[in-house]
Amino acid sequence: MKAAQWQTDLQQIRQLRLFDNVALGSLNRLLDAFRPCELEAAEVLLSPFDRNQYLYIVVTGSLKVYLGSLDNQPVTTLGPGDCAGEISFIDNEHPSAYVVATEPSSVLRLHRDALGSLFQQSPQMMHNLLKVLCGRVRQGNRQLINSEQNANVDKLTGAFNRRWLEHMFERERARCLIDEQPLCLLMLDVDHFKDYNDQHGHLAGDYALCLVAHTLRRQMRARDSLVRFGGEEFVVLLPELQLQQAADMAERLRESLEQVDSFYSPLGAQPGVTISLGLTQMTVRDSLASLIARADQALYRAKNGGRNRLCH
Ligand SMILES: Nc1nc2c(ncn2[C@@H]2O[C@H](COP(=O)(O)OP(=O)(O)OP(=O)(O)O)[C@@H](O)[C@H]2O)c(=O)[nH]1
Repeated sequence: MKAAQWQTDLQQIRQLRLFDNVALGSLNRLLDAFRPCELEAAEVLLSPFDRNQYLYIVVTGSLKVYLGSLDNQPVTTLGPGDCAGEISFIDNEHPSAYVVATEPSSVLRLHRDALGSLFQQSPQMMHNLLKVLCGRVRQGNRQLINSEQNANVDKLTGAFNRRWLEHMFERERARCLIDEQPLCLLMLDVDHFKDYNDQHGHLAGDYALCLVAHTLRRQMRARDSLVRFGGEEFVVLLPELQLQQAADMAERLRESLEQVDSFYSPLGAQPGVTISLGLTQMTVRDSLASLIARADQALYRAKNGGRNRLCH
């Protein structure tokens, strides 16, 4: 990073978030404490391995923020007016992220020694800095929520995954037992899927799995949950349905796929698939494992019985 010559343009400076509503009179004094610097493209401004003493404000150019490793996708891009390093600047710990210039950029930097006197001079700037920090906390929370949601969802089909099933089953089980409501579990498996992959290719197989998830979800109630249990196997949790009602629903799911002769995918028209299904109803003594084992036995009977059918 190189020190730069700085032509103070107060109009431009007043656009920066940190100086928002700072009185013009105190702005000149505040700016004395900031040093302009230039960054080259790809220059690392902050790294979790290097202690940071500065608060940076981006004036021109752009910088990307990476969590964990520079090989990860950037979590955000900083542009003119954005701050970098504010957390480590305040708590004097190592930065929590990498910040890298994506193009030649200029920044204003403030050494942490100036922190106390600056805040005395401008409570407004302190207020602005707190707002920047609140923005970071909210961004962190959003990322946490997104990563939690992604951790529960199968990327290919958008169905929930097994991790989610283990978590959700305990809640549904408790709720249904307390409310004295039934809970059914349906296990289903695409028929002859190995042959389908062999004939049409693995990618076509992937699209067929998306078709299955999409078709099933359209038939299900909001409170039912579709889980990709593994490979070409899905589980559906059906709360508040007696076994016969759940069997009617399962039969509708089976028919809805049977009726799809062909569907359109990015590869062009593809033949549909059929499914076999095994259904069981929870008893008070059931765990997820015992319920799945029983549904799996019913599914096995459906496969042996000729496929494209339901057993319970
Ligand atoms: N395209 C694709 N194929 C998958 C995926 N996961 C599992 N498979 C394939 O699914 C096939 C399952 O084959 P099998 O377990 O032999 O069962 P099947 O051919 O469906 O036969 P039945 O279940 O007896 O009707 C295997 O060839 C797996 O490679 C996936 O995500 N995408």
